[in-house]
Amino acid sequence: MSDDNTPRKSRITREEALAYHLEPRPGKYDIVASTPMATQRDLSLAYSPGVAVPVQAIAERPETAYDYTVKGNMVAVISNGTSILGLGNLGALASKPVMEGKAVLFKRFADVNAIDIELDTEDPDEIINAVRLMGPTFGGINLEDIKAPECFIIEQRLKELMDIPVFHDDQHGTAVICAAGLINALELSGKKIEDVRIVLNGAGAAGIACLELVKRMGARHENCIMCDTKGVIYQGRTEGMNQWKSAHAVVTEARTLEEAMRGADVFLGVSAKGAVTPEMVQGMAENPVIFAMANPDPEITPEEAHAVRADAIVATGRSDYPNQVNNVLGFPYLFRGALDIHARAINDEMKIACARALAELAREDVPDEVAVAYGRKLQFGRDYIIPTPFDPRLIHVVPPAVAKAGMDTGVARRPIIDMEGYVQSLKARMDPTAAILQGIHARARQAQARMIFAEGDDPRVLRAAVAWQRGGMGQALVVGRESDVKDKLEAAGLGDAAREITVVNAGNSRYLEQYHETLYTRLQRQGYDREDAVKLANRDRHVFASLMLAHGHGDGLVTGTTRKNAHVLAQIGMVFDVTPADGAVGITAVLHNGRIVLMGDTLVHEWPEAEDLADIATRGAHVARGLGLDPRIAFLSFSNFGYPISERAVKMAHATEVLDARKVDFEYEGEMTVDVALNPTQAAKYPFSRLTGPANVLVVPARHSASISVKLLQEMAGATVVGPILTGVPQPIQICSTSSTVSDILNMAAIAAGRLGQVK
Ligand SMILES: NC(=O)C1=CN([C@@H]2O[C@H](COP(=O)(O)OP(=O)(O)OC[C@H]3O[C@@H](n4cnc5c(N)ncnc54)[C@H](OP(=O)(O)O)[C@@H]3O)[C@@H](O)[C@H]2O)C=CC1
Ligand SMILES: CC(=O)C(=O)O
Ligand SMILES: [Mg+2]
Repeated sequence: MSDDNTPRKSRITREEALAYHLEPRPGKYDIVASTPMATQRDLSLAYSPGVAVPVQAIAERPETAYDYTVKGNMVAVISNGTSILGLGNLGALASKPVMEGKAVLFKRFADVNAIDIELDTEDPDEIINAVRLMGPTFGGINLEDIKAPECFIIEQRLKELMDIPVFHDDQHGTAVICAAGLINALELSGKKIEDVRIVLNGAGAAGIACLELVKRMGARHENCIMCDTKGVIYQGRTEGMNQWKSAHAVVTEARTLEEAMRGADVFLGVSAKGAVTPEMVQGMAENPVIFAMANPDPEITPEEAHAVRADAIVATGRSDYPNQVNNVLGFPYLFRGALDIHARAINDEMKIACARALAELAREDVPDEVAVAYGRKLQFGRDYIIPTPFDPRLIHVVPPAVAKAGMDTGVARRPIIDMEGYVQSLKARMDPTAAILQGIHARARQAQARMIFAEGDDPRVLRAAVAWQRGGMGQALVVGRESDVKDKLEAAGLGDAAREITVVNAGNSRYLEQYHETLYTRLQRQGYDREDAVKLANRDRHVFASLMLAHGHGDGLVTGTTRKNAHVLAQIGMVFDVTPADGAVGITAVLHNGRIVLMGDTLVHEWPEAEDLADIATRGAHVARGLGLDPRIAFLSFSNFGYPISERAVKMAHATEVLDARKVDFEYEGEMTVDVALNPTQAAKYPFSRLTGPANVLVVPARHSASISVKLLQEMAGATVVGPILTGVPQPIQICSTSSTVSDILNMAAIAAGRLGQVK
């Protein structure tokens, strides 16, 4: 967290942006089957002849398409690329990354399936016809980045023609978030919407819709002035006009934006970068509200606005300033609520309900996890008038408000009867794994650790180190030779990063003699003479990096991508106590299909006995708590509670007795099979079990079974694997594997920085 309470800006480079889109596969999403498709029987059900049955059912009763197909959870994101963000008309194909991104946001934030469709035409009639014809496929249509005034014609006509929601997000999504922010900004400035003078700059898709919604919420027509590239839209103006602009023309003497802004209470900008000057802001009324929402750069930056008006309440479209007005706060939840009532439309009442729900949420106490994710304390006030996009409450607060408004206004085909049940189902709907990874990174960002990347000879490590430094996570200290690091960065297209990261080695370290002394002192009674210690410190990067950490010349250490775990652990052991006897344990997090399980010991104990297994469970519980989970430990075997009897299973049962004697404060049970541990139906056969739900920490009998299980899940199921997290040691050290990707290395660095594995 920064002391001045402003979020730290992270710089994203062109290379990073391109690599993000290129890897691991081109683009940003895949489509996965949700039904089994393995056997001849599956094939007969999914396709011919079985599929004929739902076909006939839908032909007889069209509304059953919501039951037998993906229609009810499927949205089309449609653009022709004529107004891409604030970049202008770059065509249909160039808009595809934005539309794919939007599809992924639908999924990430509201579990709505969405696909992008780019239409290569600027003719409104062609777009209308194409979209109308694809109506049967979708539960809703999200239009995006289509320029005004064509967007108004297209949306209006499609609304008339189609029986599903048609929603142009740049218009209404923006308007809804802007309205939510305005409700709260006016509350804070002590003004009423009926009284305020509003100036809106940008009479396009977003601008017209914002002003319309603000007027529907009580702003008076004669108090609102709209401007475009030609200045004020006054009654009688003829140049650059259209019917949508005319509807907002007013009688006024003002002709320029500057004149319009004199004495205004509110400025809303959806125009272009730099359209507002400090002088314009200076002349506004007391406690001015300034929403500079142009993307990617605002009309005026918060710094510039605050420099001339300390009393201003400022919002922008950007995530790196407080008060982000971005439609990502709206469209996922508006569509979630609309889809869940099989809505025919998204109407004004649903939009206003969404705006009010968002405004109210911002006034509530903010959960700690949200504050951590955002990197600063959030409390309703001038710097926090709108919830942040990563607020986990949005999914269960906003869609019910939208659905209820839809039901009250008669657009629901299937009203929700049990609202409380609906709220619970929304809570369960979201994949907790994304939030967990995000939490790890947020804590790391807050720590601003100097991270030692020991293997500067590996291009993956170098890319991770650059991402660490440029991503605002802290300082990257790379152990390697300067010329080699430079060459490898050049080869990775990151040549200019050589100046940004810090390269450290035995040749340029000021502390080498201290390191030699430390190592010699530690190893002299293990048969090492001074010369051996000097060579080891100078030549072995794992040992050198460990010495840096031991001397406080870095805050955390990541290594293990170039050599096998056992070797790396042994080298680190030259400097630190990391043996089983020292309490070290490896815990691996496996994330898949919305579930997370921790598995141990995946690193340190080769063949643990009952006491060791109890230690592993305790370390697993510690990591689980660090990730925000309530630990439930299962000691695994091939038998359940004593049957069949075997020596290997007995030690697992004994581990529970060791924990009984230790009186630990977490749930544990065993021995049991993995299905009993994870599947409630199987678990129900053992009603005496002390676990109150599926296990989330699995203690396995030995390291080989741990390794086999984790790698099987990774290879066969495509699970995300984080770890092994080295825990039980007093230092923030994490060991990657030789197959680690750049993201894996970054995850491990974030775990080290967040000190997730460390004993207190
Ligand atoms: N924060 C958010 O969530 C969102 C932000 N936006 C941003 O809003 C902006 C507009 O988007 P959108 O409405 O879709 O685009 P449109 O192309 O539909 O409209 C743009 C409008 O802005 C006007 N304009 C452009 N430059 C200036 C200027 N320097 N001074 C005054 N008016 C200007 C144009 O005037 P004229 O009519 O004279 O050509 C036009 O009326 C973009 O920057 C976009 O990124 C959009 C949606 C959501
Ligand atoms: C956020 C968005 O939709 C835009 O800037 O166009
Ligand atoms: Mg847009």
